[in-house]
Amino acid sequence: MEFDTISAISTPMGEGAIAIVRLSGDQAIEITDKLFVGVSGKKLENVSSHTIHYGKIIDPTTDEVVEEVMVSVMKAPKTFTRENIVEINCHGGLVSVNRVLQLVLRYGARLAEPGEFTKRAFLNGRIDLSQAEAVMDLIRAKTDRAMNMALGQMEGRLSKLIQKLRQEILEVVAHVEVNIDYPEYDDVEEMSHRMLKEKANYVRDELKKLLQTAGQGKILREGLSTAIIGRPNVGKSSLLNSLVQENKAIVTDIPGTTRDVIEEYVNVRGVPLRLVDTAGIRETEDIVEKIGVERSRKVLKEADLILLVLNYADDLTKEDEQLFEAVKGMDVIVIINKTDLPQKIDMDKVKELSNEHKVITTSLLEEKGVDDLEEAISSMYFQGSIEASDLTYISNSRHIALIGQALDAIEDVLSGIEFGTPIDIIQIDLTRTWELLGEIIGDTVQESLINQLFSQFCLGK
Ligand SMILES: Nc1nc2c(c(=O)[nH]1)N(C=O)[C@@H](CNc1ccc(C(=O)N[C@@H](CCC(=O)O)C(=O)O)cc1)CN2
Ligand SMILES: Nc1nc2c(ncn2[C@@H]2O[C@H](COP(=O)(O)OP(=O)(O)OP(=O)(O)O)[C@@H](O)[C@H]2O)c(=O)[nH]1
Ligand SMILES: [Mg+2]
Repeated sequence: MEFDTISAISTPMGEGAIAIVRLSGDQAIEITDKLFVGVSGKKLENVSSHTIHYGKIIDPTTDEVVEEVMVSVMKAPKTFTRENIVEINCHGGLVSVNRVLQLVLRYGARLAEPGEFTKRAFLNGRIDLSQAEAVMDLIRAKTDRAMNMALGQMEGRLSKLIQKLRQEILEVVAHVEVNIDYPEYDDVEEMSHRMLKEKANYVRDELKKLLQTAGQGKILREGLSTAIIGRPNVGKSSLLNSLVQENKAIVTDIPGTTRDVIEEYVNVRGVPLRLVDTAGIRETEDIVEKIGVERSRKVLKEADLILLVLNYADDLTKEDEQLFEAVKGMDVIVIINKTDLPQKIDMDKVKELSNEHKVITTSLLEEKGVDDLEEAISSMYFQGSIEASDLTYISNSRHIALIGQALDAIEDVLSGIEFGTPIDIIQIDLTRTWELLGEIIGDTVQESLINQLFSQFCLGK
């Protein structure tokens, strides 16, 4: 495909010692040659691909030296975008990089949109849509596990599986076509029915396996929304601080210290938690605290995991029991804190209220029990490691939704076979399965969706 030449700053704005202006497109080398004077005197047009060159960027209208640079030249088609790519490595700092970018734009390049380099890699067929999405996940990954999952997807693990399933479906579709066109051959019909059932079962099982990884995959990609709740003064903010290993939340002995919701990302043994410390939940007349308590209730409703904190040195109260009631049916870990103080809490009663929930005792003051809590969290969501697993993971909501729909469609195929539905009707569901899977890798996908997906990228990627 032919596109215009795009350019953008591909490094963080105003940070770092080196900053890169990247160009991609037919004219990338020509444009740079108008501005770059290398020490060797060679035009970039004549250098070998994948080489780097030292020299100066000079403004042709004033002959003024704009920057001292290193320029990498990568010639199509073996490049990130499959187009000519030039990367001008400038000194860091906003002004210098921007001057180089402005020159490049003035001499024929167009400012790239967010994600447009990666979009070109997709449009030029170097990667498919799910691989492009993985590039974005890689940038955003907050843990090693999430990173490994994105790398696997970027290398095309998911793509290959999807392609294989689509190929299987296509073969059956071909057989069914023959069957529709030549209904008089009984043996063809018999074979296509048997094959149809076999292949549809296989596709269904593979899709089910994929969906089973979605829970973990989504947590790795987006983080597990975790709410710390409990009565005032039980040690919720202390718990957040000890998991984050920093004093992020204010801790005092005054009940009602936390008034607002505090959010922090932590990596607990490879599980990314979006940890939310809330205002202690109690009936209160204080206006500010009241708003905080309302927000706590809302956070509670939206959480994936609840850490319910109780006070070891205090009797269970009606409020504690109400909290147990409020989190019924959710993923909950009960934490009994302040075990360094004399016991007042009724453990039997706690066990009864907790029933299926895990109960852990801590003394955050003495830094005891946090390991047990971390262990409980990681074993609750992960058995084994992603690195060691031969499963292909899905994590992206778009993929999860499409695989769910494809699974429904293939189930329709199977029940069609069961009920003796005419084969040309079954064919429709079969084709639908094929199309839905195609959307994952971007084979059968609308342009508006592609634009929307790539616009979520950062500039210069
Ligand atoms: N300076 C710089 N660093 C970077 C990137 C970049 O674009 N520039 N990348 C950007 O994200 C990542 C590297 N990703 C890349 C992926 C493919 C190709 C590439 O040229 N692929 C060719 C094969 C090249 C060869 O055989 O030498 C191809 O697939 O045809 C380059 C970079 C990370 N680091
Ligand atoms: N003895 C003892 N004190 C603790 C322990 N954990 C926390 N505390 C103390 O309990 C008090 C309240 O702790 P916070 O973490 O602020 O409690 P909170 O649940 O966030 O309280 P609110 O924000 O008011 O709802 C502080 O003085 C802490 O130092 C513990 O394990 N043992
Ligand atoms: Mg607090």
